[in-house]
Amino acid sequence: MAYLGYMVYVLLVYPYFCWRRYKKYSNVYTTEEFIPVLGDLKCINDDLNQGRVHYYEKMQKATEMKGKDLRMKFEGYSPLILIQSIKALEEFARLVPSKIDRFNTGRGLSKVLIGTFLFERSIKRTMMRRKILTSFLSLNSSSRHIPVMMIYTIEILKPLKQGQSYDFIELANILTFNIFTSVLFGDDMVDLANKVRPYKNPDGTTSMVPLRDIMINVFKSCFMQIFHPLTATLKPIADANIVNPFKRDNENRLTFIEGMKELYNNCKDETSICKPILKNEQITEHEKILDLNTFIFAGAETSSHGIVSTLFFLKKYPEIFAKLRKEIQDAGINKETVSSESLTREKIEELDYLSCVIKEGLRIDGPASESFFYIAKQDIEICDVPIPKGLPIKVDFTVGHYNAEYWKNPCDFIPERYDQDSEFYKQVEKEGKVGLGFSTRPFSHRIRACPGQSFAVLEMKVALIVILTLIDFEVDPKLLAKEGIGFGVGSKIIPSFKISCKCNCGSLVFFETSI
Ligand code: HEM
Repeated sequence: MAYLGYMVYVLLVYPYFCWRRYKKYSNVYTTEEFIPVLGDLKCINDDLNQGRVHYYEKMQKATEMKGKDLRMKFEGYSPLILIQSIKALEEFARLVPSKIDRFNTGRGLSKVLIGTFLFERSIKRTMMRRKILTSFLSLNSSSRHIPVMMIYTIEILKPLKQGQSYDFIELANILTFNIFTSVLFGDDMVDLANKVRPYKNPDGTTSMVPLRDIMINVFKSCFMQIFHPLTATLKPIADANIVNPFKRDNENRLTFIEGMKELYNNCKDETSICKPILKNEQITEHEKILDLNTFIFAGAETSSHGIVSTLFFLKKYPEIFAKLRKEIQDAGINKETVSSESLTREKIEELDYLSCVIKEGLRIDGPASESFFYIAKQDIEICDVPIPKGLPIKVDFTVGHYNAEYWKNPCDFIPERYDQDSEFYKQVEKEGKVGLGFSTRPFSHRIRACPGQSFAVLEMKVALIVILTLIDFEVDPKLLAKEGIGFGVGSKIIPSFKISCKCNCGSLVFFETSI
């Protein structure tokens, strides 16, 4: 009986009082009516059922959010505060990490990445673990990885057949996973990573799939656990992983960890990032392995979604596509350059319009729609709204990127908004909408912002250069015309791109590439 009372409190009473409490603040957005148990998942489900991306509701409501600094959001029955306005984000940034810090919910994704630094408070040890990994990534210097990025992009394009359609998210996932495997463990480990391993499906069957697919599926299914009824009602059973889907997800997670361990143990390449990390004595063996997993988890799928979104918007705006392709060609980049490993960092940096396109792609449909979880460590106030100790907080990226107060024509893909020589930029400058500082959010801000951003941007640039140089593709006109299309992480929309021309000249012959 007492347990039943507790459940009623957790599922209904507490969320209802949170909703009522925050509804009275004019600068906090809440749903008009209280939606029990499902909360904001209802909007997400409505969008998914209509073939739109799960964060479409936020894109649409961005204009309605004028004057709303915060949003009280319900992930199912769980209330949390979303940081929306620039003012709120400035105050949030000042409070991290002293009064607000990263938070381990113990649910969903934190179950995949148990023990990694990602969900840990920003204490000395966490920051040291983060620094060790990041410093090896930049010590080895991202530009050093350009040949690997080029070669694996060519590798995914090679088998494509003219006239056939492909799911580009799947291709981009193969691309980024192979790049990461190569950078972290060495090129000779890519085959081992692609070796098939047993994956337990929801229908009880077992499929043999590569490590990459196990990682992506584990990521998705653990994320979905947040919305499973047992997570709310019988958490100890969910936590113990003794019933499905928790049991199955945990078994698949362990298969993934085992697969990754095989890569660490077999890594021989002294120039890889894994080698110096494994030799480092400041962190434990266990921490090293978990943290390397974190990088592959956090970096591979995000970058692939970014590549696909940008390609989609380029197809939606043919004149921008043509302008970008011309910039690449005018810089002397052609099929010989991209296949002969002579694409240098300096050459890539010359491509100003490409930088603008990437920035705009990350604004209009960034891979991450919200930050990870943070928590109020004590009672605080943001924009004069009290937030009690223990209430989870996230930063919203989509609403910020579609806010018409910060961006001119936010629903349109306009790379010129970052090009200081363009007429559009001059116009937005006059209106104070140049998208600086906290209005640009794809990689988040402050000490827990994404440490892989320069790597990610470089990887996206190389992939786009190679793809635009070597192939032409078509996207279903209905998909291009439909509202609410996006490919951020978690999107269920399949980007089916049809190859209309290879090598951009009709030739089906690709160059020999060596790794
Ligand atoms: C376009 C691609 C990417 C996007 C949009 C992106 C975005 C983000 C965002 C929004 C966060 C969360 C920050 C927060 O919660 O405040 C994050 C964290 C993180 N990202 Fe990225 N990321 C990308 C690529 C990468 C890459 C390539 C790497 C690795 C090389 C990486 C490694 C990480 C790590 C390790 C964290 C956790 C940092 C921490 O907890 O201190 N990301 N990323």
